[in-house]
Amino acid sequence: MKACTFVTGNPNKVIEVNAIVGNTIPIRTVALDLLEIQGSLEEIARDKCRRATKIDRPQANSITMGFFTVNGPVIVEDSGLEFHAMGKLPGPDIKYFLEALGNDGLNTLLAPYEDKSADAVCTFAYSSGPDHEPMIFQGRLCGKIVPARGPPVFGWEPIFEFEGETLAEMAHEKKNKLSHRYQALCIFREWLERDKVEKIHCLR
Ligand SMILES: O=c1[nH]c(=O)c2ncn([C@@H]3O[C@H](COP(=O)(O)OP(=O)(O)OP(=O)(O)O)[C@@H](O)[C@H]3O)c2[nH]1
Ligand SMILES: [Mg+2]
Repeated sequence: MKACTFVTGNPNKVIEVNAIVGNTIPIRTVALDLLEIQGSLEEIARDKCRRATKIDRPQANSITMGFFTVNGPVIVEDSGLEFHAMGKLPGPDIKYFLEALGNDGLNTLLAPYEDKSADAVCTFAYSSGPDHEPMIFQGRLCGKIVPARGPPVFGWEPIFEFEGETLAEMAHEKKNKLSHRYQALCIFREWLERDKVEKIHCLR
């Protein structure tokens, strides 16, 4: 059975996707940090997905220093963090805000505002091949931004609190049953299963 190829440069996403889907969706991963356009999460994910389906010949991969090809079904993902007080910014640009400011700086950004609520948004785009327009599957977790607590392993997890715990403090098993990524993957899995004959065909 031919697996769906998940193209991402982020090993933490790979760990979570594998933990969430287990063996319910056959997925192989290719470690590649695809260039991203400016736009909404959906536009970025769709564009990455279109380009990922066209990786159809061996390519040098700067992350693994290996070679790979992508044939057939592909998924990519774009994640954002939306601060309600700031009109949903930084949104898809959270990666660059995090790199520039760190988790403390993100807290400082929100310091003038009383409203610390934020949405973690995960947007998967799936295409069954180069001639197929990507489909979007999105999950959203509403929490609030707090001073960092917990191990700083994955991005902004130490400052995103959900029901009293930051995602960094939360057990992985718990996060993977409620997160924005979990919700998006549930919708993707439901969609795949809705018309198994047609869609599983894409995964062979
Ligand atoms: O604490 C976190 N918990 C999460 O669940 C999570 N998901 C994504 N991120 C971070 O938010 C930015 C998204 O940017 P992003 O979607 O472009 O990802 P990326 O560039 O790292 O990988 P990819 O685009 O190659 O897939 C990057 O800084 C990611 O590290 C997370 N941080
Ligand atoms: Mg990226």
